[in-house]
Amino acid sequence: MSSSNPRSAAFEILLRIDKERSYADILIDRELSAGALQGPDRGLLTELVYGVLRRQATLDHIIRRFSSQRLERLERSVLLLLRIGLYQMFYLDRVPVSAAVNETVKLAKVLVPRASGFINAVLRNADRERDHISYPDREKDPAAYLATVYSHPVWLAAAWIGQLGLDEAEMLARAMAEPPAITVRTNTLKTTRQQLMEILSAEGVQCETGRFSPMAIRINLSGSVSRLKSFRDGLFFVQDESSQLAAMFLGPQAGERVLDACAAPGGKSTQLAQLMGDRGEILACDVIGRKLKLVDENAARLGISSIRTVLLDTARPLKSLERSPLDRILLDAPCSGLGVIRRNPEGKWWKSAADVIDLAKGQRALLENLAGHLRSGGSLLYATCSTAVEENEAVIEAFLSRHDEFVIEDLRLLFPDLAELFTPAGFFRAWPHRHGMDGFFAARLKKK
Ligand SMILES: C[S@@+](CC[C@H](N)C(=O)[O-])C[C@H]1O[C@@H](n2cnc3c(N)ncnc32)[C@H](O)[C@@H]1O
Repeated sequence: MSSSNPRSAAFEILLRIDKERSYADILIDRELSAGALQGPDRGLLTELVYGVLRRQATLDHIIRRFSSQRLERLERSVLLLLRIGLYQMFYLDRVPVSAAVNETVKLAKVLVPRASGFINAVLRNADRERDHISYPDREKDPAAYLATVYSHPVWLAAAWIGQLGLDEAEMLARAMAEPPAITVRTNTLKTTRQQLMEILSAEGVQCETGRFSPMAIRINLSGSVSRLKSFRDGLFFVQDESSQLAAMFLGPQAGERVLDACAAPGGKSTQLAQLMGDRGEILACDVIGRKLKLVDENAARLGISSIRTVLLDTARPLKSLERSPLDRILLDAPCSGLGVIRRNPEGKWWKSAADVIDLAKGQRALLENLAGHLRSGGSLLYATCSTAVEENEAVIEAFLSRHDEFVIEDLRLLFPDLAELFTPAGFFRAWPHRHGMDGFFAARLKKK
């Protein structure tokens, strides 16, 4: 696929995401590794792919306004070229409008020659009329307003308004459309956060401490972390602060036997090992063998030996665990990922409200299946990177209504210094607009 033209490479990647539901990060990595793009063009490719995915609904609104044909009837290649051109014109200061139009039309002449005149006309009209584009009314149709201005699916915008009210939902919608910071977790088995910050600075990486997790460092890096010696030496793991906190809230102790029921690629398993001083046993399970290998690779890079990976469907009866109950269980459940759409913006266009309900069924089944394997007095942490109530509070409520041998462990009492991260029910809820991290949920339950 590799191309020396960043716009053409972005087009190819967006086309594959659209046709095959491939993930943007994997395709971008592959393109950059191929090495055809150099210097600032590498950044432009990344910006175009993620930017178009993040702002798709707003770009489509503009296209609808200026296209003589219905958007739904436009050929896919034409629609993607229009999005790429408009993204540069409306969101990228560093690309002059004339260059954005000319480069897009040049590409159109190669890819879809018969539509190049049409693309040229839509882009030039949009530029001429850019100050006169109207959007849905904020008060009359708030969900359509948030969805169009900040580019999210209408059903998701409506759900956020239901949860937070319009004013706060608008702050969330704005934050969810912005690129996130890169955060890493210090490997405290090998170094301290302070030492790691000095090493990273010496490698030319700007960094600052995270806001809440004691292991977190926010870094400013262009290109891949794998080029850093500190990464290859296993001094850190790339992981958002919200995810670091969730694992921390399980509170594992050295010498314990802990199950990580949905472990790949091992972000939280390896963190649990750190918190336990690499003493004890962590059973890291996943149902996908190829992903489980990543847990082994990550543990090896970080120098961790207390993790045992097990290929297992943890939604089915776990015969192998029957005779030795566990001290702690982490269920980082497969979820809609609606809390991490800053990072994986393609995901928001693939999900529906019905998917959220389906996922919640699977989450309830996993929780039900695992609960029996916890020892009396042990703790279970249920976590997701979803903002949806159905996948979070509702799963816990349904479980507790059937299991009076479990109680909520109020995280406000266990971690009083982090009070602002917890709900009145004692659950962890992180939000990008409030805390500058991914949307995340965790509840800790204790077996009586
Ligand atoms: C949210 S990800 C886990 C992320 C991981 N805990 C981390 O911090 O790096 C969910 C994982 O659950 C796995 N999974 C989904 N259904 C499963 C099942 N029934 N049994 C075991 N693993 C499952 C998926 O393959 C996926 O790797």
